[in-house]
Amino acid sequence: MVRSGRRRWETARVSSPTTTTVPVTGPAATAWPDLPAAQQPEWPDAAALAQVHAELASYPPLVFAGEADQLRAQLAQAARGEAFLLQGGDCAETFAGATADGIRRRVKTMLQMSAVLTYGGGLPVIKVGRMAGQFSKPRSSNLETRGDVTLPAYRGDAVNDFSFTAEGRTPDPQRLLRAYHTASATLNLIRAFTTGGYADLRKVHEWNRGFAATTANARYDALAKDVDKAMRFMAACGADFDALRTVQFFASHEALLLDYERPLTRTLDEEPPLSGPTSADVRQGGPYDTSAHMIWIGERTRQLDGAHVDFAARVRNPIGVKLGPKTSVADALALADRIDPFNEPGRLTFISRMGAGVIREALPALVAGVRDSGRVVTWVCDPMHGNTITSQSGYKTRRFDDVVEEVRGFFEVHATLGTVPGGLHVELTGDDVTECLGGAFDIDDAGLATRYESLCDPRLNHQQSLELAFLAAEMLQQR
Ligand SMILES: O=C[C@H](O)[C@H](O)COP(=O)(O)O
Ligand SMILES: C=C(OP(=O)(O)O)C(=O)O
Ligand SMILES: [Mn+2]
Repeated sequence: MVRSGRRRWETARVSSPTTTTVPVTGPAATAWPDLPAAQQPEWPDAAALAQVHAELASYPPLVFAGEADQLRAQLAQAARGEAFLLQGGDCAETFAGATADGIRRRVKTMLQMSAVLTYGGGLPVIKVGRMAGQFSKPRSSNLETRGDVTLPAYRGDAVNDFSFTAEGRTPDPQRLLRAYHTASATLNLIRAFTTGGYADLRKVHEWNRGFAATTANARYDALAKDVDKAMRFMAACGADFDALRTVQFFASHEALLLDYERPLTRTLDEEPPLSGPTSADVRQGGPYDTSAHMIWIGERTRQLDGAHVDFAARVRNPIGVKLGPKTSVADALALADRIDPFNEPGRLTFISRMGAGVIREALPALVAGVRDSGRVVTWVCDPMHGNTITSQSGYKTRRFDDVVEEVRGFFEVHATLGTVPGGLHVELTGDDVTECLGGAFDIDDAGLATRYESLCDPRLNHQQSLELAFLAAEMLQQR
C-alpha cells in the first residue's frame, strides 16, 4: 500500500542549491569565520535562530570526546586492514521514526550484518550508525513542484516538514532543538541495547527474531548456529566471554547544518575519564563536535574554501568526506591537507560514491594518487549515492545489483592496487520496505509502491541488507 500517496519522485530541478553566508551567532560566535556555506536553509527569523543557538550551546554533549578518539583509533585499524567499518542507517532519519521498535530493528540489522562480516571476513567490524543526528539533507534543487504548486524542498526534519504545504516547508529553527532531543533519545536507546547485554554475541540468534522468514534470514540462522558452536567450544576450553556482553556502537551523520553543529562544538576539559582504552596520544584538547562521534562532509558541500571543510578541519572528531566520480587526485590531496595536516591515521576517511558503471575507471587513480603522496586514509565504499535512478513509475530508487556491483568494483580496485578496502557506508533500514529494486524478493517497479517510506533516498530493506553483508563477507574473505 502506498502510504499517503507521496511516493512518486516529483522534485523539479528549477534552481541551483543555496549558498549563503551562515550568520554567526551564539556563544561561540567569534570563533567561526564568515565563509560561504552551501546547502543551508533560509531561516526566516534571525532572532529565533540566535535563541536556538544559545539554547543548543547550553545543552550537555551528546557524545564524549574520548569515545570519538576511540573510534579514530579503530578507523586507523581499518585503514591498515585490521578492522572493517560498517556505517549504515537511514538516508534521512525522521522524528516520527525514532521509535523503540524502529531503532531496535536498525541496530539489530547492523549487528547481524556485523556478525556476518566478522564471521566471513575474519575481521572485527566497527559499527557506526547513520543515526542519532541524520536529520538534514542537501538537495539538488531548492524547490519542489507538484502540479502547479512550487514550495521549498524538504531539507530534513531538522529544517522543515515533509508535508507539502507552505507552512510545513518553511524552515523552523525550533526543529534544531527537537533534532537534539531526538538524537539524545536515540543514543540513549542505542547505548541501552548495546551495553545492556542485548548485543552479546551469545544472542546472535535472537537478533533474527521478529524478521520475516527469508532466504537471507535462513542463511543467517545457519551462520548463527556455527557461531554458537564455536562459542560453546571456546567456553568448554575455558574462554571468558564477559567481554562480549557489550558492543561499541558509534553515531554519525553528515555535518551539514552549521546552525546545529557549531553550537554543539565544545572543548571538553572537564570530561570524566572513560573506562577502557583511550588514545591519549591523539587527544589534543581541541574542540570536538559533540553531536556525533564521526561526522562527514557531503559531495555537495566539500568546497575547499567553504564553511563545511573549515568546520571539519577545526574539530577533532574523525572526519569522512564523500568523493564522487569527478574528484581529481589534486582535490583529494587538498582536502587531506586541510582536514588532516598531520596525516594522523583514522582522522580522515574518504567515502567514494562513484556509481557501479564508473568505479573501476574513476577510483584507481584517486586511491593510487593518495597512496603515492604518502597519506594514510581509510577508504570506504558508499555504493548508494552513485546509483540512484528514477524508475519508470516515478520512484527514486536503486538497483540492488548495482549496489553489489559497486562494492565488487571497490574490492577489485583495492586488490589490484594492493591497498586496503576499509569499509562500507550504506543507506539501510531494519524494516521490510520496498525502496530498492531487486534482491532475493526481486522487487520490481510495480512492487516499489508496496511500502516506500523514505523521505529522501531509497534504503536497502532488512533482507537486502543481510544479502549485501553475505556478499561483502565473501569479497572480504577473498581479499
Ligand atoms: O542523500 C543524498 C542527497 O540528499 C539526495 O540524494 C539528494 O536528493 P535530490 O537529488 O532528490 O535532491
Ligand atoms: C547526501 C549524501 O551523500 P552524498 O554527499 O554522497 O551525495 C548522503 O550520504 O545522504
Ligand atoms: Mn542519501
